[in-house]
Amino acid sequence: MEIALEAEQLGKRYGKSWALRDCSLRLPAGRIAALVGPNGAGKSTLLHLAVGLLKPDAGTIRVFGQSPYDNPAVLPEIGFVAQDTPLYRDFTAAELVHLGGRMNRRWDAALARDRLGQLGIPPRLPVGKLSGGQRAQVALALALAKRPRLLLLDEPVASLDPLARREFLQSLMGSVAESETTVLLSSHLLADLERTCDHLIVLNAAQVRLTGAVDDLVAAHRQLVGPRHDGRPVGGVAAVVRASHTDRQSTLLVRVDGPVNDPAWTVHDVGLEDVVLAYLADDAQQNRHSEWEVPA
Ligand SMILES: Nc1ncnc2c1ncn2[C@@H]1O[C@H](COP(=O)(O)OP(=O)(O)OP(=O)(O)O)[C@@H](O)[C@H]1O
Repeated sequence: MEIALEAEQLGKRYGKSWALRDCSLRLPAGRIAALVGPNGAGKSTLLHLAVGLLKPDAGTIRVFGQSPYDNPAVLPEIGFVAQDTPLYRDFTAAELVHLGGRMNRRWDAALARDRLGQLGIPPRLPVGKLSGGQRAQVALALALAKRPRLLLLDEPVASLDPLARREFLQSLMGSVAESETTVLLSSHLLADLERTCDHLIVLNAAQVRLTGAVDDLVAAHRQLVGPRHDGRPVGGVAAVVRASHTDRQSTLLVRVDGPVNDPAWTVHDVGLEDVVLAYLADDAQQNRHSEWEVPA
């Protein structure tokens, strides 16, 4: 199995604060991966490390086996669309497609023009005058024209309305399915990602909380509802990720390592969103920032 992106004990620090710490993950080639986490979790930092814009302070990150910071030779393999899709706003889409051809050795201008034509993007209007959704599509078309093997997208749909979001993600999936591109895209919109992605990386407070193939992660978790839980182990449960209780009842989101046959518990399947929220909620409880507490 070819690995598109691999990090081992990766760390990046700003001053004394770690934006990313002890980050280890492997993204197999051909996957569409969601990078999920709350504001400040370290998502952009990871993407900037993956495209060689930042140098790791600890550990390693490799794209198709090469360090992107030390080996610029791997950069043509990587397409990157930064947050807020920065583009030269005075240039038209047609000019940007032309410019891309001057700046990249491998450049599929016809692909970009076809995409933008199909989407009805006006070629002769400065991109600063396009809508946010149209600009996002221009940035994606330019990134795809590079024919990257790894495409990194930092919150590509944040500024789009629900319909534009769905169209954007559908067109992204169509394009990458044809070209077998590996995609890593960060977003806060879990429902969108559940439809689009087959791999998941959850970051919180600079650390990887959960990563793997979506199907495996969903299959490995269940919701249990039963009498108030006293903490005793339940057969088949490897870990309780999140627990909520009323006086008489407990609801547990658990990771399982076998069938849960205890008749005291009703077992429900869970969706990806339930799993992600359980891991993030668990962290949120532990990571409340003491600096914001009012002194006594
Ligand atoms: N240039 C910088 N200088 C100092 N601190 C930074 C810098 N860039 C990021 N950070 C800090 O690193 C941490 C991770 O930031 P990052 O932008 O990677 O998070 P994120 O998950 O992408 O957040 P968001 O969802 O809000 O975009 C944050 O605490 C942030 O304040």
